[in-house]
Amino acid sequence: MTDWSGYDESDAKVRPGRSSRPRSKIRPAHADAVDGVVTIVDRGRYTVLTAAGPTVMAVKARELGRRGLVVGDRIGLVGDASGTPDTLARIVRRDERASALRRTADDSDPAERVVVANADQLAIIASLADPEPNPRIIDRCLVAGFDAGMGAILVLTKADLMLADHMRALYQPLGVTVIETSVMREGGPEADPGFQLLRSALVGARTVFVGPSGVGKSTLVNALAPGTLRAVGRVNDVTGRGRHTSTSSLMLEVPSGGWIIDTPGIRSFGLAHVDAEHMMSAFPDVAAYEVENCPRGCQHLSAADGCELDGWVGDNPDRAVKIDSIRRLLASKAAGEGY
Ligand SMILES: Nc1nc2c(ncn2[C@@H]2O[C@H](COP(=O)(O)OP(=O)(O)OP(=O)(O)O)[C@@H](O)[C@H]2O)c(=O)[nH]1
Repeated sequence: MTDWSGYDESDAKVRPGRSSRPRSKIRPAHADAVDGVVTIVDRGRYTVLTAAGPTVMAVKARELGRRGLVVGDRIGLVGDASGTPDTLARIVRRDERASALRRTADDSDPAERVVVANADQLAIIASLADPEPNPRIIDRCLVAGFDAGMGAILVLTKADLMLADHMRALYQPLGVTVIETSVMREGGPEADPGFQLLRSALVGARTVFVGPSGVGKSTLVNALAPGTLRAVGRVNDVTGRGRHTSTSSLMLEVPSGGWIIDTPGIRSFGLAHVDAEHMMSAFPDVAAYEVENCPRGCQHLSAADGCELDGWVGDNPDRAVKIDSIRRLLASKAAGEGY
């Protein structure tokens, strides 16, 4: 399969034209293009929320070449942008991405795919029980998020069934915001302080929700943005009913502020693309020391491998926990995928 990961628009060959105009790699700018953001990708059709208001269905225009479009991409479109049913606009421009959450198909496959563009933070949804949380999967999601420069929230659901202390101890040292929710008790989500915390953590941000099946992710999304999953035809991933395939993510506005990008198809991340040194930039205090002291290409796994991070720790117990936690994340990358 062709690897397009390093592909750029400027690589595109320009077709020889028949006109007498000098050929140029610079295509005419669509000055009249309407700005928008991709909210759903579904088999070559893109749902675009335009800056002007209407939601428009669109396809990729030829000039985009092989450039991929994912949920969250800021784009420009031409044609019928009225949003009238049965009309189709064309996407002629994709803006530079401020962030890109990536995955590889598996740990041995270097061809990376962008999953979501321009998101600010990653919310990993894990249940405290039924099903039990899997720290290694959570660690791997965090590696992908930190590598993309995104902030991290860990939402521990079903807090009515199990205490969260052990999970807090694992993730708070990494600077992850840990929120416990329990939305099935009397009064529902609105009566749950954890749910209110989650709601405030979303304000002003674009947050990607990831999590395995059964943890209560749809319950949370439905409570945060009532009716929207149903409105786009996604009913329930457990039953398999609903219009959207398991791979299509979708972006939803939260009435109380912020946007959610729900990713039903992503249950693990291939991390072949992640570079340990790059991921370290998520921890600026450690990164500054690491740059000065660790050998080039250091994987930061242990002092035995030449990693100098124990020097940063000194006799500070909080730093020791932090470095242990970072090393655990990096080890989850080295250990490979699998539930
Ligand atoms: N006890 C308890 N159960 C919950 C809570 N939140 C959700 N559940 C239950 O957990 C089950 C799974 O919830 P869903 O929202 O469908 O889970 P999901 O993560 O969206 O799973 P998929 O639909 O497969 O993606 C349902 O039976 C919910 O009622 C909670 O806070 N406490």
